[in-house]
Amino acid sequence: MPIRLGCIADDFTGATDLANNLVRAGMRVVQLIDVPAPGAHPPVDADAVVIALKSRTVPAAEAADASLRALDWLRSAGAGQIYFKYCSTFDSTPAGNIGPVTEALMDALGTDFTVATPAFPDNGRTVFKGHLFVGDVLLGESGMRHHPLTPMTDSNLVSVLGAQMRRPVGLIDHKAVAAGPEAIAARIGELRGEGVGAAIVDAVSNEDLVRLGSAVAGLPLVTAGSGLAIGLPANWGIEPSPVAARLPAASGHSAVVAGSVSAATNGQVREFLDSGRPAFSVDPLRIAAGDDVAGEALKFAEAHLADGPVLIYSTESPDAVRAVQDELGAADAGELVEGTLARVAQGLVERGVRRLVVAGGETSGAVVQALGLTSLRIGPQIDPGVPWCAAPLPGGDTLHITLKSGNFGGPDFFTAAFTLLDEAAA
Ligand SMILES: Nc1ncnc2c1ncn2[C@@H]1O[C@H](COP(=O)(O)OP(=O)(O)O)[C@@H](O)[C@H]1O
Ligand SMILES: O=C(O)[C@@H](O)C(=O)COP(=O)(O)O
Repeated sequence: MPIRLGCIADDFTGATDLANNLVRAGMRVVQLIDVPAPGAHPPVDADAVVIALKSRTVPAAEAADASLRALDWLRSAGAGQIYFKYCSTFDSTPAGNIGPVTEALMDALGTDFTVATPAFPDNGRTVFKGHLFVGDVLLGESGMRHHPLTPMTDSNLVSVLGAQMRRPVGLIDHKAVAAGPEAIAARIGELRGEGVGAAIVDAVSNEDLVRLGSAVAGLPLVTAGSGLAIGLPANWGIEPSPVAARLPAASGHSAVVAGSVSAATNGQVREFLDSGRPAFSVDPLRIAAGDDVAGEALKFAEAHLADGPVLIYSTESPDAVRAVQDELGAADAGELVEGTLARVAQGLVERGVRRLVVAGGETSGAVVQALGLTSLRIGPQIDPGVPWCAAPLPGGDTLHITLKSGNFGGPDFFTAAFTLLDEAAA
């Protein structure tokens, strides 16, 4: 049977976040890493396929190109609607990539209108009058203003997206959303008439997203964080299932690799260190100086793997990150750290790690690519937006892996994740 929904995610943590919400809303979902070869068979028994790209921070033309290849494949697999998934904090720069990718997809699909909303109320992301709130504060006042690659300082998404698109950007405000699918459809008609190409949509609750989901059933393209996923499966008569997806039992050593410097990950690292568990800090300046930091981290891990989860982290405070960036440049520092953590993850798996937590979207992309993973099965949710996944390793074993968005998860995530996996297998 052809797939119904085809999804393109701009990073790997975001892809599992989206897949998780679709699974919880009842869809059978397969997540593929990167675009399959043209003509590769679509997975059987999947209602949706999520293609995970690492396109959030690459040059805009590259991101558009990769997204168009994903689109071609998803359409050939039968997808009747396309979902472009970006971050719930709208991570982007004036050069893109949310706007340019949206426009490339619109052009290819021949559509004149789409919606855009990063709202994900279960994780405290709400949009009101076009302004994005992260918890109780506006985006531009949240920790995202310090993000190393995509600092977000403007909370007005109409202006943020407007700066990235040629087409005019409008707003479907909360009055229309609260009034229901017909009012949203009427507002879409109005905006289309005014020549607006994309509209930021207010949403402050899951009910708003469900109403929006129903109103956009006929759009060839929707763009959003993972939140809108809860409102789409019903358009195909698919009902939410309370049963979390099942995974095969996990075995092997446990480890955490953290390359996120976001506020939530800083808290999780602190909690792990405070608990006295084994942890190794990766210093970007030592990598740049040519030290074998990955080798040292693996030696440390080897000595501690038998004692439970080992943490290898580059997570630092915003001030420390800024100091490193001043010396190395933000992009080079990011690449150096990602490359080192990816080598560490490879080494950990070679040493018997089969339960792996990865923190950070870019970091997850680098790790998943280095491990040669090609597809993920979605399992139980650890915290909103973060499921355990199972992936076949190139050698044939199964790796249980979770890709944690930098800003997701409770303070004890690095230990709670392993407890949940043990419980799920019991
Ligand atoms: N100590 C550090 N100094 C500078 N850059 C760092 C440091 N630690 C990690 N980075 C880089 O910061 C970026 C974090 O992005 P990402 O992994 O997507 O995390 P998040 O999910 O929090 O956005 C990565 O490119 C990573 O390599
Ligand atoms: O929508 C979200 O917030 C996440 O799914 C996401 O995209 C996370 O990106 P990172 O913070 O870079 O992990």
